[in-house]
Amino acid sequence: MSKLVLIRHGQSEWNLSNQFTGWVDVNLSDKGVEEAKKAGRLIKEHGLKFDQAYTSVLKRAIKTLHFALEESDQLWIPETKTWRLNERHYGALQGLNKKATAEKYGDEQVHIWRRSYDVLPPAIDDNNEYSQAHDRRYSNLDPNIVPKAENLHVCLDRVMPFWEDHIAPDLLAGKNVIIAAHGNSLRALTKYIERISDEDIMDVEMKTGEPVVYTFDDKLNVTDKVKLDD
Ligand SMILES: O=C(O)[C@@H](CO)OP(=O)(O)O
Repeated sequence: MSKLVLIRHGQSEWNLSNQFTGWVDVNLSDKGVEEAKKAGRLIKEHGLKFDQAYTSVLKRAIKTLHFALEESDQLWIPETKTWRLNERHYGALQGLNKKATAEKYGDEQVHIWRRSYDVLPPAIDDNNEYSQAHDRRYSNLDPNIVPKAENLHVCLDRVMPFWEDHIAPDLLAGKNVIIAAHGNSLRALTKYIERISDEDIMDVEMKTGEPVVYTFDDKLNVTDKVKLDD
């Protein structure tokens, strides 16, 4: 029996200012830092011990992981950062205010961009100030792989190779794993783990800083799911 803990990063500065974020590398807000530390205290209280940590290459998730591990005295465990756990790329919406975008394009269109499984947001131009086309951290990737916009389906398709190559083998080997990532990369993993339909995943939300604990049997079936809160 192995355990997998998913944590969405604590509140970010752009969660606070209500801006589409995606791959833009914004920091945690003060509240986000507190949420990450609280997640660590809950992990400690529940006696959860990890063998391996995974996170994205974005600082709001990396810092959340570190605060949570520090609070639970497990900062020493092996950790791997991967772009495959990044937030879903929000394309040309990155940097825009969500409320102002809804006023311009309508609530329904913005809801479709935010939560539909298959509709892509508009692609980002390489010259956009929030493009990652020239970001050094992605320079070792085939440029055709670096997205210019993603929906949840595309996001799930790029998360899955990492699940298959790293996370699932760890769990099958009996390791306990913690993943600190993002609202949509974690919704993608949740969809896979819980076999949620394309329609029903639209209503699944991840709270910032709330650890979700799965227990798996030796065939990788979920035998238990608990959300840690006070
Ligand atoms: O802006 C984003 O990248 C995400 C997560 O904060 O937003 P949404 O809630 O629309 O998925």
